[in-house]
Amino acid sequence: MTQDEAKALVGKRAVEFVQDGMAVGLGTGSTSTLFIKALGERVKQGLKIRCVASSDASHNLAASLGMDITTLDKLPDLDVYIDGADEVAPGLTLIKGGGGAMLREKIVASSAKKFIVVVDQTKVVKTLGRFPLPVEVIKMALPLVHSKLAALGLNPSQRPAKNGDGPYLTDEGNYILDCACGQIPDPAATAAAIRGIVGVVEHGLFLNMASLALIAGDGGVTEMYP
Ligand SMILES: O=C[C@H](O)[C@H](O)[C@H](O)COP(=O)(O)O
Repeated sequence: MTQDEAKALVGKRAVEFVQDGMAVGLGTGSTSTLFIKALGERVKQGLKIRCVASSDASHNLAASLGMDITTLDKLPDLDVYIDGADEVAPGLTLIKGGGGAMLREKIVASSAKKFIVVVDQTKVVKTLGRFPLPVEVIKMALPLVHSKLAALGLNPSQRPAKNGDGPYLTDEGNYILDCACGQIPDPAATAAAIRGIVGVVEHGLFLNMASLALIAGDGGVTEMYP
């Protein structure tokens, strides 16, 4: 099974966790896109749900599929949030933000009773840190936060725009520093250290948030719990 096939498989499986009448949080990224498309098919067949998305891209996709999509201020209590991840480690500790959406993702995930992670098996690791840890930063604080992250040994570098033209900007208009820090043996301590830097808006460590991960691979879809 290719990685794209695995993403499509797990996206379809996640739809089974959505029931009529639910308020659903839609994630961001390539796996979430496949989930949203599969969910859109169910909506066309009559599934009645209301949705909130964690990025402009996912919001626009859901709208284009004719889904009932609104904003978190209008629908603040969600039954479930379904989203991808860049890494999943034991305990369902996650790195997210490869697509730059971790701030809104963390807010939407925190608004849901249940957060289900959808990944292909290449995302599963024993220890977080193979994937660079994204940190979202207020523009004027970039040099300050860069030097503080470097002093912590986290090896930050500014994310460029996808088309290579200037810096990457999040949906909230902030910069991202990607930290190629290597293995993160104590994610809670790393999260606390990053949180302590003035000018940091959010980081991509998601700890004690997910309640289930659906993992697609050659054997089908397996479930992982914290
Ligand atoms: O900012 C983006 C998100 O955290 C994504 O959910 C994450 O990067 C995984 O994306 P993908 O499914 O494209 O690998």
